[in-house]
Amino acid sequence: MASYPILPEKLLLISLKMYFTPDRTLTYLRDLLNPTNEIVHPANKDKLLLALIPDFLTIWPCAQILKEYETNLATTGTPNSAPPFLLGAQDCFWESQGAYTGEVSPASIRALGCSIVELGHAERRAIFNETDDQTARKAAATCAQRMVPLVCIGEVTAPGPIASEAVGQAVTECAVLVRAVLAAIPDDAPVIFAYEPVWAIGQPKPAGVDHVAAVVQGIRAVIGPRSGTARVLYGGSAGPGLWGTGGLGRAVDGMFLGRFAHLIEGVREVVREVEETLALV
Ligand SMILES: O=C(CO)COP(=O)(O)O
Repeated sequence: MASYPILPEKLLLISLKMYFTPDRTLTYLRDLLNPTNEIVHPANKDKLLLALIPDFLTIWPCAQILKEYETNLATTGTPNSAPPFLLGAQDCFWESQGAYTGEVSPASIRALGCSIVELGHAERRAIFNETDDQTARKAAATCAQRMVPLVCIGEVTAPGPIASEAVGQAVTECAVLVRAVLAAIPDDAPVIFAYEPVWAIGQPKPAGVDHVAAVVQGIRAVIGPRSGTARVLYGGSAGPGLWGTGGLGRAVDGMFLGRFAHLIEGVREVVREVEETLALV
């Protein structure tokens, strides 16, 4: 039986949602991997993982590009085989095969080269009425294929004037899906929770650092001890300037990037900010 991917201490994940054409996605991936653009640093692979989550249709050509990149790393003598870059899918079905028109099998996603499956994003919940139970079943199906579920959690209502109440409310809302997912997956399966306050997605600015730090602390307490790795990321208008001094670096295990990663300059800035804090550890 294949083993689960190993998650390093920091993760930067990028979802392209449905923003890019296929051509733009492939150019973007090539640019991320191109050494002259100085974004992916194989030397940091044990500490920082980047992953791209394109739309379903471009997973296969992205996997081909990634294979080429890994072969080049191997032939140029870069030590160790595991790449500092993984591919993910934006959703999956909870069954792996059968009469499920229009759905995408987690087994196929795995076969095409993905290691991560994003689940329960706020947009899927709001537009397609996805439920906690469905997300938990999809997480179990993802783990059965030895991939990592990337489960999106986050409160719907923006914080009111009393900070502690807002934090308590947010943790209570997030805890329902956290518990459902943890009950559905094996204890030793790695899992990523992306804390994405729904009110902070698609906005000009992310949620405040203090709010995120306090909610993430509460989410970690809900997760509690388990044998598999659990990482908690922040997403929701995340971008350059959020990680470093006084920022989120102290509170979360990484970020889940959307629009502010559409230009590779933005990704480069975020990677540099994370690498600077890694150097301090
Ligand atoms: O939903 C997100 C990532 O899944 C965040 O998207 P934006 O950063 O574009 O708000």
